[in-house]
Amino acid sequence: DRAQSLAHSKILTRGEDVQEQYDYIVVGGGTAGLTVADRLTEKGKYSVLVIEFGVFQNSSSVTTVSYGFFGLIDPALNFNITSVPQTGLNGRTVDVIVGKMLGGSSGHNGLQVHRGQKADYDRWGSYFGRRSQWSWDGLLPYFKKAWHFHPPSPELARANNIKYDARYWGTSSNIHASFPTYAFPFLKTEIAAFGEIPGVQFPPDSGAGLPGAFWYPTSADPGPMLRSFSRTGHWDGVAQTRSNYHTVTGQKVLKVLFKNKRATGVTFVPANATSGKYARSVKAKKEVILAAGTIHTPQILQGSGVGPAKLLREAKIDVVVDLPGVGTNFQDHPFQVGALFNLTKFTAHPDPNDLFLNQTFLAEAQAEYNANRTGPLSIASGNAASFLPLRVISPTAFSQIADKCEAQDPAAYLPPGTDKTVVDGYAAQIRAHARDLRGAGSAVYNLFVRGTYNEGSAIYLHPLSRGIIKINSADPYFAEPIIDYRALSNPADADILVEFTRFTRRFFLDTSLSNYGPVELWPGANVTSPADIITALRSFMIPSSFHPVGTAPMMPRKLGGVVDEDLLVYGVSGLSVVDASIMPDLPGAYTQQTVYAIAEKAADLIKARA
Ligand SMILES: Cc1cc2nc3c(=O)[nH]c(=O)nc-3n(C[C@H](O)[C@H](O)[C@H](O)COP(=O)(O)OP(=O)(O)OC[C@H]3O[C@@H](n4cnc5c(N)ncnc54)[C@H](O)[C@@H]3O)c2cc1C
Repeated sequence: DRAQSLAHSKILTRGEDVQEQYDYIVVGGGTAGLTVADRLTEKGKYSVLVIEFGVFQNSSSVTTVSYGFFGLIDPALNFNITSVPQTGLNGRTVDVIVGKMLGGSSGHNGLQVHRGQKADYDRWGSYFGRRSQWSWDGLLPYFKKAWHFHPPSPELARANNIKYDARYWGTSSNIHASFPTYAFPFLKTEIAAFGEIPGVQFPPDSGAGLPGAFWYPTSADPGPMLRSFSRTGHWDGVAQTRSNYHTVTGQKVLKVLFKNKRATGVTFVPANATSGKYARSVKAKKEVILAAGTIHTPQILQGSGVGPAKLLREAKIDVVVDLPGVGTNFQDHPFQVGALFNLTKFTAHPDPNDLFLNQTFLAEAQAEYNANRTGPLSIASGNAASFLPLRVISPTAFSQIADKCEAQDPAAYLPPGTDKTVVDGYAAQIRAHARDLRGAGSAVYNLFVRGTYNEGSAIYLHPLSRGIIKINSADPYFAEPIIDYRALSNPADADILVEFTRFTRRFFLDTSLSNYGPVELWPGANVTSPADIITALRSFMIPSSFHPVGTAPMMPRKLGGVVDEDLLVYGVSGLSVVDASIMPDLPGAYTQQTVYAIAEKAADLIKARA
């Protein structure tokens, strides 16, 4: 197609075609990387090179909106990484899934578009003090800039009580947030059931920064009904027409080069290289911007001599700056927590399972989709969920749990020998989270519902356990980094997840959903004591919903931070990080919307200091 041939004509696939020098080098052409590169090149003033490990991909596993998850199962789009065995999960390992293509994880995520709560972004600023620009108010203009909002059709909104308020959104971005044209009938019943629980609110919009039960959009361009992601919104038709914008794909950055602690450029090799034999270097006049994502940004920093000195020495890497926080503070949203239910008296067909089980329904849906790009196949992985505070899911235990967190010795839950600055940062986070666990403005529990009879796998939005990512000291550049989620290493997580299970049971058994014959599939109605629930969790929970953050945290340096509020790496100059790794802690939402907003804000910060 046209987009593809245009793209192919302008892309550099050979390292030797790269110029000697650019104003900016963006490492990683993913969600954040392509957003920043677009903004830096749009006025024609600066030259930018994006270096991307993956290649241009436009297969149906990327573009398809229906079902939302084709990319997950396409090995061409994924790095092949497995975590270390998880002590807290009976030694199980976990697949670490992040996107590998021009567009990064935005090219194969589940297309759900949520914004975190005000409390999340204000918490980020609180680590720096009252006047930080990292706050809900400071980020709201960038959420608006990042997204082009298309409201649901009036019929869909009316039939399903979908609340939205376009004032929380913009319409100038080429990244689209839109609604499917169809909703399965049972969804309305499920969302209404949340309203039967005391304290559950229905905020005016999914972007209002408030917890509750609500509908939210999909990252799809509603015209052609195709995935809208950083490549389609910030690169297709943009990079091709700007002579100041170069992209090289299929190349892996090994390290940042420094002269007197100033970043001067990077070294890169073909993505399939197993040695530095064909390494090339390229210079950055103004800045090297790391946007390789939460898994690989810390690997590149450590491989460049920016990281914990002890680890670097083990790997025989010269220390440029001893920055203990690099690779620490690793977080993701655990899922398969709560409880799974089967509604044995469900009759509200059609439901999503009918797309697999009812050939007539599938054929009709397919015909409608082919003709108009509408109907059930315009639904991706979901558009309705609850995001609930601990005090709502556990009115009896939330306060005690918060007390227990406040009384913790955080050092006890980090690896032995963790640097004092990192421990102090963790302590600050635990205090901030304890405050939010008590409050009504921050969601910990997420249950996304699909309008069907097998539901209930909740997602935990603010885990307190912290993982770690380290270069493989035997092969720091060519082996994948060593990834440890350290799942359930902070016992408060298990306490909170016990409440998740109890609440999920109340949701199915004590609301009008009880009319549909709910039977618990997991962990099972007989599993009731906290100890038994935790045992079940260890065998079932997955510590990732593919939302890794935090490994180059924006925190004060004395709190284990890696970047400051301008996203500049401490202890060196000319080096910044712009991707999910800078989030000090997780938002109470999936992460893509926040990553785009961070990238939009970062572009302004970078231009301001140019
Ligand atoms: C399967 C899946 C489902 C998800 N579902 C949702 C969802 O429904 N809703 C939501 O909000 N969020 C979702 N997310 C999360 C969201 O997509 C990510 O948080 C976000 O895209 C991360 O953006 P990023 O810029 O930090 O990293 P990425 O977009 O991953 O970009 C990093 C880029 O750097 C490249 N790179 C890595 N190492 C190197 C190197 N050494 N040299 C050069 N390039 C390199 C990578 O190939 C990649 O393109 C999902 C993610 C995944 C993976």
